[in-house]
Amino acid sequence: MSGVIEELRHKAAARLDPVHRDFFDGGAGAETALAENERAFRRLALVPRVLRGAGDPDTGVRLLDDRASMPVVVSPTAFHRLAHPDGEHATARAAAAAGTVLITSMASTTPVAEVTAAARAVRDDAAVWFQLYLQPDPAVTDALAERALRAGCSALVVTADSPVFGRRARDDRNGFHDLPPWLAAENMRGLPGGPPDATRDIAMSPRLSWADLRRLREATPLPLVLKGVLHPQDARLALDEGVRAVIVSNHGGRQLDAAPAALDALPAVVAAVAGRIPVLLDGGVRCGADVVLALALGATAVGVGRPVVWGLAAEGEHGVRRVLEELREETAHVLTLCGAADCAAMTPDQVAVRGRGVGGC
Ligand SMILES: Cc1cc2nc3c(=O)[nH]c(=O)nc-3n(C[C@H](O)[C@H](O)[C@H](O)COP(=O)(O)O)c2cc1C
Ligand SMILES: O=C(O)C(=O)c1ccccc1
Repeated sequence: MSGVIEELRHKAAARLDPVHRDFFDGGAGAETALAENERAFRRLALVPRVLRGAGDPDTGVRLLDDRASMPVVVSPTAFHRLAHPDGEHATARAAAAAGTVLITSMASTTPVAEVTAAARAVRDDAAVWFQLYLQPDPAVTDALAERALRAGCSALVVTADSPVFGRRARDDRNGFHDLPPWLAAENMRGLPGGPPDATRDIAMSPRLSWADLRRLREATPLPLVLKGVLHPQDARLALDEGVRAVIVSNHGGRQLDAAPAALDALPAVVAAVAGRIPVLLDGGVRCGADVVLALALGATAVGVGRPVVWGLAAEGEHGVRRVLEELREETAHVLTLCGAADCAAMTPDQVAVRGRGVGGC
């Protein structure tokens, strides 16, 4: 783990209410998938190429219609005002300052229009994508998509790995199941069929299918990104449905505890997609070498969830900036050491399994 991220993780742990710390840090079941996400990176090594004269690397990437200054985006995480009073405003400013994409959660404690406004106040072309759980009532899904569009979001990230909410032992033990009364999931206010001046619950449903995704694609002009893909066949189906990018993710180990590490699922999804759309990955990314390993295995970019929450809880906007700047600097440094001129220059033959020989091709 990057020293800066480790420092902020400790500082966050000391500052947060232990119940909230467990909500942010915890995973489903025995937390196997959570632990495996980080461990999967440790099992792999990067094999540098030498004397390539690649110069200082360009860390920028294109993501749909947006540009990011680095191949690291902010993954959607719920309830930022539980981590810090500045909440999503702070995260949005930090992501905009770093020049990267913020995927803002449907379960944010700040309305999406305020999130985009905070980002745009820092940089007028700041990219914000809106994460969405398809709701059983299509009118609710459409109202959320419309809000995101009006707020200036440039993509909808549909999270598909949550047919039910994961069972999280830490939250059960702590009795944490809801926000304190002074906070709410603000995007859920004033939606069709909901209470006029309170929030609707976020629904998760095992009855949702590709037909619901198709319906949303036809209802919104925004490009759709599918988050929570682990099976290569689902990546193919996503392509067939006109999805514009997929995010390989086990939800940070918070849903199916028996799921593979995100990194272990990446190569098969990359092969299935065959370069037709970008493949992103999140789960366990904690330093620049992790970012570059994912790039070498075919990811266009990675997302970070908990590191951003730790930065936020520890030092507000400044802490999130530190996390993102550290990841950018480390990524550039590792790319340089690997002889890569840019993010696309890393190739799978530059990845070796620790303790085994280096294959090459
Ligand atoms: C506290 C917390 C809240 C999260 N909330 C959401 C969410 O609202 N929507 C979503 O799609 N994913 C959510 N996730 C999953 C993240 O988007 C991401 O997949 C995961 O955190 C990546 O793993 P990492 O934390 O190891 O970087 C959440 C994760 C955490 C830790
Ligand atoms: O905690 C999560 O992982 C998550 O995705 C979520 C979704 C809705 C409300 C709160 C958290």
